Amino acid sequence: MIQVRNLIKEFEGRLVLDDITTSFKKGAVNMIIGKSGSGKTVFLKCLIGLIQPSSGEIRYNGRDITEMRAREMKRLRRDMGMLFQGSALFDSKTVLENVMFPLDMFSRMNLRERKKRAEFCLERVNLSHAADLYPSEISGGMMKRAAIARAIALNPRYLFCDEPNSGLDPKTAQLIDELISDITDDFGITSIVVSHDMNSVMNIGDNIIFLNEGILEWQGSKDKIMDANNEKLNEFVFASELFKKIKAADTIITENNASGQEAG
Ligand SMILES: Nc1ncnc2c1ncn2[C@@H]1O[C@H](COP(=O)(O)OP(=O)(O)OP(=O)(O)O)[C@@H](O)[C@H]1O
Repeated sequence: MIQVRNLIKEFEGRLVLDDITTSFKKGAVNMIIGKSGSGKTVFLKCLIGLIQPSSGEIRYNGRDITEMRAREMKRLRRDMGMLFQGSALFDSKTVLENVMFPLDMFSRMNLRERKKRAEFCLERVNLSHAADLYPSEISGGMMKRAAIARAIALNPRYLFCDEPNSGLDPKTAQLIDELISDITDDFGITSIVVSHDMNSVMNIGDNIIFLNEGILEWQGSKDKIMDANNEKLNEFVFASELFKKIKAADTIITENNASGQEAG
């Protein structure tokens, strides 16, 4: 369980996260959404301990990471799978070697066990056939899948993803979204995904946290997002062309229903 209380982050006196209090849903896809510059990545980096907050608490099962000693933080990091923008695979390693890397670094498994675990993770993301290829020999979508396999290699409790489908075509983006959602369910992981893509939100978002200029403006499920009574959230949602069309279609249906009822 991750709980955040009164989180504030300032850079040289500039407030970037403004008193955020929230919690993330266990075993679900939690999405942090908002416009560019709203503080999503800074929030994510605070959650994984890469940025020290100015004040506030970030508790993992009751333990505040801002108070953890190096050894406890190291242990927690082993429970965190991370998927950053651009996949960040090692060019000089094959896909299999990339997935084995965290196991080589942090597990006590022998070589045969590490290879077996990496092969299992590659199979889970449907990439067994590319095990011996190098990143330069595979597509962007395959690189993301390899990065997901690597992120789950150590069997993490938490999966953090920053814009996991940026730079992908819509169909591949959807596949990556679905993979994150399936892995979250299959392995009981708590996923935290930063995104500004409304399609992703409606595809896989179980719990949605909307940031605007560093303020947590709204939190709820995707079923509530279209009808949310929050001006900033509405502006964000309906800035997307697709959602403008959905709203227009909804209005027509509602008006038709209303005039039908009046006529009847
Ligand atoms: N290390 C830093 N020093 C100073 N300011 C920073 C630093 N990191 C981020 N910021 C500022 O914090 C604000 C929020 O940045 P952040 O990257 O979290 O936004 P974002 O919502 O993730 O945007 P995007 O969707 O474009 O990635 C921005 O104004 C950014 O310039």
